[in-house]
Amino acid sequence: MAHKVEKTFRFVIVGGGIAGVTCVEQLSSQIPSAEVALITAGPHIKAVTNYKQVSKVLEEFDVEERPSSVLEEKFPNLTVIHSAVKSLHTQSHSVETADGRVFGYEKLCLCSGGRPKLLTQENPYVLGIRDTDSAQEFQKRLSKAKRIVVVGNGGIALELVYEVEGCEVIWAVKDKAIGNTFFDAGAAQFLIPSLEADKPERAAPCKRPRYTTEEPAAGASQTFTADRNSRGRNSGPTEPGSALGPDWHEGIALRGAEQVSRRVSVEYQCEVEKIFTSEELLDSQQQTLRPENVGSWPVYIQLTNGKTFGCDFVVSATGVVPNTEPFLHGNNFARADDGGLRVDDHMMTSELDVYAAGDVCTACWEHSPLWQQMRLWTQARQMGWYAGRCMAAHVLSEPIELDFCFELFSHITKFFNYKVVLLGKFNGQGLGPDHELLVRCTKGREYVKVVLSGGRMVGAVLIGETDLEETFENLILNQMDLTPYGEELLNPNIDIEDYFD
Ligand SMILES: Cc1cc2nc3c(=O)[nH]c(=O)nc-3n(C[C@H](O)[C@H](O)[C@H](O)COP(=O)(O)OP(=O)(O)OC[C@H]3O[C@@H](n4cnc5c(N)ncnc54)[C@H](O)[C@@H]3O)c2cc1C
Ligand SMILES: NC(=O)C1=CN([C@@H]2O[C@H](COP(=O)(O)OP(=O)(O)OC[C@H]3O[C@@H](n4cnc5c(N)ncnc54)[C@H](OP(=O)(O)O)[C@@H]3O)[C@@H](O)[C@H]2O)C=CC1
Repeated sequence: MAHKVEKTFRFVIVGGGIAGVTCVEQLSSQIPSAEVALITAGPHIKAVTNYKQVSKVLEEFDVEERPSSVLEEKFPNLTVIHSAVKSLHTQSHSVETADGRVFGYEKLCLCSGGRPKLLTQENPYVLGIRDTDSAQEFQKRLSKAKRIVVVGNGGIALELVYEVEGCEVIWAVKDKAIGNTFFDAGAAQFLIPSLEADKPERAAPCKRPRYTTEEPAAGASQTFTADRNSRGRNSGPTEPGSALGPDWHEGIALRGAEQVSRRVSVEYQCEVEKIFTSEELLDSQQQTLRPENVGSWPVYIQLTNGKTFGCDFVVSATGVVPNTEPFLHGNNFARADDGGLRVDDHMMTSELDVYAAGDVCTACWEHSPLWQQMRLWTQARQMGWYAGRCMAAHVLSEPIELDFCFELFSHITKFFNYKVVLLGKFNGQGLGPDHELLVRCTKGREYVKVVLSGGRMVGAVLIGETDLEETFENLILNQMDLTPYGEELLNPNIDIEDYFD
């Protein structure tokens, strides 16, 4: 390594997203005397606000982007370094940043998040959405667009197709139903009419009005223009910021160039065959297009169902890959099949004194039968918090056990303006044919699905204001035999809370 170690910290955390910041907070409160460094590529850090423990495992919170000075003021022993980590040297316990500085560590936690797994790299007509910059780019391009194609069937696609207005949306999904990462076909059927109906007026005002392309007010201390410049100087222009999260679209107008409100057509069971520019299309003389269509759009997408659509651009909402390249080269990290850094039940990677948390890692301990990893905000917070506790316990030589939050999967979110709660094996994940489903559905109001295995509740999907989450969480956690109750379990005329008191 060319440079000299500038300073050695007891704890170094890489990444100012929710996992990294929560880890820093945990370490700094547990061992206030320890010197901690947070090294992050993005200009802002993410902070959890309005945290609410809804029940034993369900939690809700808002997320805000903040200047890092807020964190440094709170924790005097914390130093925030705004530069990307360029290389890691596990042998010498040091990291080198893009601006050429070298820092030593006693214990390191990698929280570098993920980046969009795009359909194709380097195609200017294929966009991914991950951080503030990519959301702004999307908004800018959308404002001039008449038609876009959204590919993917997970969280981002579900949000976009509902939110985008003033632009025709073609939604290409691999599956027979929408929202495969969160729902089964029954829930999809419940949700589909919302795509055709007008959107209800938003009740709540925007909580995080930051995603704007307007020039900042004079004298504003944190602005995107200034941030972008400083990021270019310190970290290189391609370094990712933290992932967006709950309600990211509430602060930006997702409006296209047309007068129409929402217009979405779903193309089921298809993938992308090819993406062409207009010129490439004319050259290849594609037979599948009507001749008058050729040349009228900047880009064309051919699907495996034989259809080709012209559009202004394609959104690749096709998942994330853990952010490990290229700065982890030259080390021997064990990786999981999804590319994540394998971590054990103490959030430790295969490299000595290196921990990982959030989207960058893959939980490789033996999971509780009711938990699975999903790359979500809540899990980033829980993992960051637990990694901090493990790092502190290890330096203090204290024992520590896997936290209770990893006992039961839980997620609260909103899709198509409905509250959505997912618990346990909500889609019967890994249960094989040996499970039973109970469903209650009232069109336009609620969809309740319970997954039973051996007569015990192992998962649930609750859409709408069902008020069942706490009771179901208890029933899942206590694994009571529900066979005697049969379908009565979902009888709307029974107050289930009283039933199990
Ligand atoms: C559009 C969108 C909507 C979402 N909506 C929801 C939702 O409603 N609910 C939900 O639960 N989840 C949601 N998610 C997922 C959620 O945002 C992520 O799971 C979570 O933010 C991951 O947190 P993290 O801290 O692991 O990573 P990130 O937030 O990605 O943070 C990674 C950090 O590492 C930094 N970094 C990267 N490389 C380096 C490097 N080499 N050196 C230094 N720093 C580096 C980055 O600048 C960033 O600060 C959404 C994601 C997206 C993209
Ligand atoms: N409200 C919430 O909770 C939200 C959460 N998020 C999170 O943010 C992250 C990014 O979201 P997103 O990008 O939607 O990722 P998701 O993992 O949620 O969904 C990706 C989708 O793309 C599909 N897919 C993958 N590769 C292809 C391909 N080549 N062609 C067509 N389809 C493909 C996947 O299918 P398959 O599963 O079959 O591979 C899946 O349906 C995720 O971790 C997500 O959980 C995002 C927005 C909202």
